[in-house]
Amino acid sequence: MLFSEVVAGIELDEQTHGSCEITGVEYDSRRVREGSLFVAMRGGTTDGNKFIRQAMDKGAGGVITDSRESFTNALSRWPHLCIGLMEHGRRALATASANFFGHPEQKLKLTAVTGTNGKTTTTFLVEAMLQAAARKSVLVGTIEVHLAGEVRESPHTTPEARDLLALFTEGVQAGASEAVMEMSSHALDQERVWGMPVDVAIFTNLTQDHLDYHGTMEKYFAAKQRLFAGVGAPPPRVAVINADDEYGHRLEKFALREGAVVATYGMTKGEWRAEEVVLRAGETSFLLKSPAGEILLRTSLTGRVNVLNTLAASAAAYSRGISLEQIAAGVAELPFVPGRFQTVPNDRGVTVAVDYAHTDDALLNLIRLARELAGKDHRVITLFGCGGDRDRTKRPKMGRAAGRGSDLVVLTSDNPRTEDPGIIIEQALRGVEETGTDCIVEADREQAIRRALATAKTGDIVLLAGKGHEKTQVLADRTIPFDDAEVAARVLKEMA
Ligand SMILES: CC(=O)N[C@H]1[C@@H](OP(=O)(O)OP(=O)(O)OC[C@H]2O[C@@H](n3ccc(=O)[nH]c3=O)[C@H](O)[C@@H]2O)O[C@H](CO)[C@@H](O)[C@@H]1O[C@H](C)C(=O)N[C@@H](C)C(=O)N[C@H](CCC(=O)O)C(=O)O
Ligand SMILES: Nc1ncnc2c1ncn2[C@@H]1O[C@H](COP(=O)(O)OP(=O)(O)OP(=O)(O)O)[C@@H](O)[C@H]1O
Ligand SMILES: N[C@H](CCC[C@H](N)C(=O)O)C(=O)O
Ligand SMILES: [Mg+2]
Repeated sequence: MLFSEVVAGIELDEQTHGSCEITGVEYDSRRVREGSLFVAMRGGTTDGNKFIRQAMDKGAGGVITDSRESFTNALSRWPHLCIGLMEHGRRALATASANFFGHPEQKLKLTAVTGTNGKTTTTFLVEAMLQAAARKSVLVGTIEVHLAGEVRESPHTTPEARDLLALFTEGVQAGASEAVMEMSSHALDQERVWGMPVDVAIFTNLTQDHLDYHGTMEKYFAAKQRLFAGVGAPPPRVAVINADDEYGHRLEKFALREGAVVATYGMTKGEWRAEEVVLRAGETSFLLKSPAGEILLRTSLTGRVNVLNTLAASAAAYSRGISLEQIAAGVAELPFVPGRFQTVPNDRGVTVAVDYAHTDDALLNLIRLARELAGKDHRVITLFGCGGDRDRTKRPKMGRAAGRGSDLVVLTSDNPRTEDPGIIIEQALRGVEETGTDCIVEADREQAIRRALATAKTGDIVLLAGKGHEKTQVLADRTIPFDDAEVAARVLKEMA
């Protein structure tokens, strides 16, 4: 494909001739091959423009840069280079990738989920409903990527446009007609999803997270709201919005102004509601009441938050033309979502649940559920830690949330990343101490799991929170294999 064809539709500020042959699109110089178009972008950690030379050494067939200085320098060094200047690198990356891959985003009906918590779970539910209606789909999110059934690892919740469009291309080739994906606030803010036409957009909720990146809740909300305006694409046709959430009300008005058909859901408010809710570990049922009629839903997902996720997914699937019967069948067929209230079998009569709760709201909901399941006679033991190089202000709040409903807190490390684990623990401990709940501090996560399990008696619930499906622990100098469910299973076996 010619450079001029790959950059068609990009509003370049400057451009040279376009007759170079392009064989691929890359935003990371390390992935450049002979003939690749290298999109050099400034970032928060480094600057892709520093790697133009490396890309050229690897045989780049063309360059797009977001820096005028790099544009001028590159041309003086390589006068015959096909190069364009575009201030917004990610927009250029998205359009160039879409051109290169032949616009797979136009061949899939896209359902996109945003919100602080519940995105991954909701995408799994929508996918299950689509499957029950015999529709092939692509799923993209935190845990993994599904390409019409094939499972791949996921490097990011929402990949860069180039990688997303490559996945869409494979999905279309595998016969997919739909895509279901999470749109993280980072991705919306950075416009990783520029030009992707969303058919159905879902908002789950907004509570504190990622203030290290967004700065304020208002800016965090503004990032989420962008999904409902369309990011370089028309606004979504349908907006599915949580009516129980205070930000949901604002979004509802916003989406209506943008011309969307709005479907609301909630435990207490909304058009899609749940009645006769029965909550057990590994089994939830409720009567779905909706403008489309009512039906009994049974799921092996646990807890009230998953009733909400199921309502959101049902409203979205229905607006994709899936019947209530197919919705019920899909929900019934989803066995579990990895690391979301995933129980670890044992013969001690203890409910051990691995859960990805890594915000104060998720912890509050999780512990409230555990409290209900444990009853008056049994204890709730909550193990948690806070991630390093992430929102520091959520740490005492998570501590408070963990202390509030638990009988015992085991405070440990999550992914410390480049931070001192002891300091992270200190910050969270302040919150736990305010609640007066007993707290064991043990920075080594495996030892902490051991201690939490050792104190549990028949009927107790042990919550291993924060890392969910994750298979590694990110430390300052290395990343080690670590899987809460696997560690817990091993420790329980040793104790048997
Ligand atoms: C804060 C954030 O979103 N960071 C992401 C962002 O980084 P950035 O824009 O600052 O870029 P940078 O690392 O400074 O690099 C600048 C440019 O140089 C390029 N480069 C870099 C090195 C090199 O040798 N050659 C080269 O060309 C990079 O590819 C990039 O294009 O773009 C990079 C390239 O895609 C990502 O690797 C990086 O993810 C970092 C590792 C990260 O931790 N991201 C997290 C916070 C994230 O995005 N999370 C959300 C989910 C959150 C949730 O669900 O709760 C997600 O969507 O995954
Ligand atoms: N609807 C919900 N409301 C509040 N908390 C929820 C909801 N759904 C799930 N949770 C909690 O949040 C955790 C993460 O859920 P999930 O992975 O589905 O969310 P996510 O939005 O994809 O998270 P991330 O942004 O980290 O990818 C769960 O383990 C659970 O504790
Ligand atoms: N997607 C979230 C996940 C956090 C999970 C937790 N284990 C942590 O490392 O803080 C993030 O990157 O902030
Ligand atoms: Mg997710």
